[in-house]
Amino acid sequence: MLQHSYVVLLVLGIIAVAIIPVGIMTFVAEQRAQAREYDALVLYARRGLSRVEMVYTNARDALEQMKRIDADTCGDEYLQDMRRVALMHRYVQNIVTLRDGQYVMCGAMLGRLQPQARLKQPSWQGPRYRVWLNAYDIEDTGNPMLMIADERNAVLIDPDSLVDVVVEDPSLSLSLVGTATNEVVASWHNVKPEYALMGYKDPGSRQADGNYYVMVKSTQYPFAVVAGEPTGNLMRHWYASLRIWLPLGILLGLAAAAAMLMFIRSRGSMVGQLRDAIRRKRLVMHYQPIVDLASRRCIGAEALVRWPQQHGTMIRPDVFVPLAEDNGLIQPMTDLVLELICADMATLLQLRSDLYVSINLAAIDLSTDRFIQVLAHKLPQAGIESARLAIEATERGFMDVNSAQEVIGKLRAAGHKVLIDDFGTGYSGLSYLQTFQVDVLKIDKSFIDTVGTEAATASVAPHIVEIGHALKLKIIAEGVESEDQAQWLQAHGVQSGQGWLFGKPMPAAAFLAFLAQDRQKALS
Ligand SMILES: Nc1nc2c(ncn2[C@@H]2O[C@@H]3COP(=O)(O)O[C@H]4[C@@H](O)[C@H](n5cnc6c(=O)[nH]c(N)nc65)O[C@@H]4COP(=O)(O)O[C@H]3[C@H]2O)c(=O)[nH]1
Repeated sequence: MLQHSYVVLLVLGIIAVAIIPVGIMTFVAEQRAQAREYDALVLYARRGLSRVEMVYTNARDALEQMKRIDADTCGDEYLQDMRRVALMHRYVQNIVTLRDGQYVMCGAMLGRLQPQARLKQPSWQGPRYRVWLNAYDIEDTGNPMLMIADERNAVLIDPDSLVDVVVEDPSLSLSLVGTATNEVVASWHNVKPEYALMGYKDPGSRQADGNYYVMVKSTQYPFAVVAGEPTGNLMRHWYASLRIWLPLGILLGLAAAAAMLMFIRSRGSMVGQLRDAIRRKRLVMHYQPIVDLASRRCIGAEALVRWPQQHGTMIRPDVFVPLAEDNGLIQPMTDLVLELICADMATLLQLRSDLYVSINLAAIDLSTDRFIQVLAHKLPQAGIESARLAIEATERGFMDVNSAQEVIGKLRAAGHKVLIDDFGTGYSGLSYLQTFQVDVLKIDKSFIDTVGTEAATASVAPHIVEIGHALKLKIIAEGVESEDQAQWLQAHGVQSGQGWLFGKPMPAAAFLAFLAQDRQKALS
């Protein structure tokens, strides 16, 4: 059942890994299509705006020229000049001259007016110009005109000329909005004014009329241009973009799924290989000397397991011990490690009968009596006293405090010394030290590294040393690499050290040679 749900989970995981890149690429395609569409539409709106600005400038220029006419107002010569100015300005439909800024006296097309028409209120009034967005009442053409006036003259413009921009795509629309009044002045391609206004107020949005709108404002004049296009265009571009991005997403998805499958298989096969290595006893032990700091003599060694590979390299325990723990292989591994240590110790103890070797136990080894029984069987068989084999347990091994406490008690009662490994790095706090009866604290390398430095954790090592002294425990410093560290530790009452300064982990034969040399030094 468990196997079945594991396979289902695995398949779901692989499908998820394959689908994620496809989803991402679909999203990227949409974003790119939208960005392209937005840029194109903004460009179109800018073209529209520059057209508006050009027409508006043309109208203002006509007003300036009107000021320079030197003839009797609304006289024949004046009217002639007025028509000439109107003709010279391409976008100007008509020009009228005003009395008191509000009565139309005469016009280029109308001649002199009697009675004089009165202008309504302007749509917008600036410091120099007034603007009427829908000036029906001046010219009798029937078309609403845009009128711009100074204090003396007014010019009329066909609003359609403002947005009359040539585009290749007839589905695009343009609208001109007066920003002073928020009114649509002119539209090209039958945009309903309310939608153009929504596009003006909420640019970048899709409106209910199925169009997508962008807006650009003039920096010189009170106008903005709103450009729109049907959202269908966007979908078309999205599909086009998908044709590029989707295959890429599918390829990436397949690659990710294949990579995940390979990873799972390699992990699976690594577990299989480890199981095989344990069954065939293909692990080896290395020994790292533990020395007395005062005399610098070797008093013991930590046994560290290695997994030799075909090409001569060794896999380190940090890689395969967790794998063994996760896959139910740790107990057979511990048994094999004990067997290998016993075999090596037969020779080691011949040279130094007072030596001890420490073995690392996993959390599960501390949870039951099982390993105690293995020890009780193996050690007498190998002729090794229990005092020669110390037990290393990490704080992580105390998950089940009660059983760990019981097992540690029994190990000590059987004559083994118990060492707390990696002290200070666990999370069980210090309280367990009062309940657990142990013999030695091993200070983790990370604290020794900071000894005598400015690091924030530099003050931890002295505290751990103090704790060890207060609890009357022996202390071993791990990872001692420099003479300065060794001096500092000795000065602070730490009895023993382990680290590259004294010796790296080495095979049994090399450790034997190391012990011989150590004895030689003591004798000389
Ligand atoms: N850079 C540096 N490193 C130093 C120095 N002195 C010692 N070391 C390294 O520090 C680790 C000390 O072992 P540990 O804390 O018990 O940590 C051990 C232990 O927790 C675990 N382990 C090793 N052998 C066994 C085993 O037989 N059974 C179990 N359950 N765990 C084991 O694997 C861990 C890693 O072991 P290793 O890779 O052999 O790494 C070893 C050793 O090679 C030094 O001066 N400088």
